This record gives sequence, C-alpha cells and structure tokens, in this order.
Amino acid sequence: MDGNRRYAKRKLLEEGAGHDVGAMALLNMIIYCHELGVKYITAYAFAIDNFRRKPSEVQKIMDLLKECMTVLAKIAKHHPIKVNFAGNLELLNTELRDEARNLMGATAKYSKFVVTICVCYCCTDDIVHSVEESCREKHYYHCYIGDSHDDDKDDERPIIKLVDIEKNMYMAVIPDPDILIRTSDEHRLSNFLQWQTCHSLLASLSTDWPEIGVWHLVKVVLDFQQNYDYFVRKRSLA
Ligand SMILES: CC(C)=CCC/C(C)=C/CC/C(C)=C/COP(=O)(O)OP(=O)(O)O
Repeated sequence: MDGNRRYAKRKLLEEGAGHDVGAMALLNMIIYCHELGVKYITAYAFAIDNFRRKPSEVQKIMDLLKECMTVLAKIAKHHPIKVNFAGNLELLNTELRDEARNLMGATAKYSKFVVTICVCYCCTDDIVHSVEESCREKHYYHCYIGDSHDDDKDDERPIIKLVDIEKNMYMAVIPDPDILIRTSDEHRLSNFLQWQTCHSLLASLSTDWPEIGVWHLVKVVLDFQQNYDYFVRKRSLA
C-alpha cells in the first residue's frame, strides 16, 4: 500500500493522515473486491522492516490496525468474511495479538470471502520460520532439504520437501495470488510474497494507495482476464 506518506505530503497533511486515508482505502478495496467477486484479498499492512520507522509512526499504524480489526469484526457479525493475520504475530503487543487471534478464531468458519492482513510480515522471515517449523515437525534439527538423498543412500536424516515448506508458511492459509498490485509507481516486491508470486500478474499503478479506487481494480482484473489462459497454462505446466 505504497504512497501514504507521499499522499500526505502532496496534500500538505501531517504524515499520519496519509495512513488514515490509506486505511479507509483498504476498507473500500475490501468492499470493491467483494462486489467484483474476488474471493481472496491480501494486504501488506506492516513489514518487519517497518519497525525501523519513527516510534510515533509505528504507533499510528498499530492504532489503525486495531481500528481495522474493530471494523472487520463488526462487518463479520453480519457478513460471512474470514479474516487472517499473516506474519510473526509474536512481534505485536499482547493486546493486538490477542485481538488478531480472537478475530481469526471468530471468522475461521467462513470461507467464501477471505481477507488476509500481513502484519509483522516479510517473505524471507516466512521462509525461515517455515523451514524451522518443518524441521521441528520431523523432530530433527539437522534435516536434509531436497527431494531425496541423491548422493548418499545411507543418509538417514529426515527429508524436508517443498510441500513441507509450503504447508508451514504463514501464507499457506490462502492460495497463491493471481494478481499483485503495487501503487505509487513502485515495481519492486519489497519482500512481499516472492515465494507465492512466481506466476502472478504484477500490476504497478502510478496512483498513491490512498487514491486507489474501484476503476483501478476493474482495469487490473480485466488485464488479468485478457491473459487468463497464459496464467492458467503457466501454473499447470509449472
Ligand atoms: C490494516 C492496517 C494496519 C491498515 C493501516 C493503514 C495502512 C494503509 C498502513 C500501511 C503502512 C505502510 C507502511 C504503507 C506504505 O506507504 P508508506 O508509508 O511507505 O508511504 P510512502 O510510500 O509514500 O513512503
């Protein structure tokens, strides 16, 4: 959701106001996705690296996260929406972590429309966490990573396979995305879902996140649909 601070600067607002409008844009985008029949929406709300920002800004984003949770909890009371929080939730304060877990628990029974908020997330951390978890599962800390012990048949170390790593990632709760949207003319992945986006359509919009609207979404979805055969073929051949 790039461009919150750029938006605030351009509009001569204080920095935090960019995040306020950004949070509103996220809630609107969730509604647009629902209206358009998109089943999964995933937002990169707070990267682990974002802890390096000014404490006041970190606090501002955490406050907004809490407000978003409250709004999503209210929506979930009347609409079947599943809410996931993906990332290292241990890095959140206890209150937020508990609220996140409660909301996930309360909405776990739904599956028709799934909103995933990535907080304290970065993909490399997810990969490391998943490899550690996979080793723990096999009760062994010196595992062999690969499909077989090609070189040494007597090697009895448990094998960690690709499926183990994929199953244990925070992002395993949802399928890989069809489309990844970046705003503010950014073209990098910035440690977001690089494992999961090898066959995704990457859409870079010049608009700042707070100004994203339904027509941006419609255009990106139409672009995806025009290349739908390509994406499906890539996936099935992969
Ligand atoms: C669910 C939830 C927590 C919503 C909170 C509001 C929200 C939209 C947070 C995103 C924070 C963030 C790091 C945005 C990136 O833009 P930037 O701040 O890097 O701005 P820039 O690209 O202009 O520098």
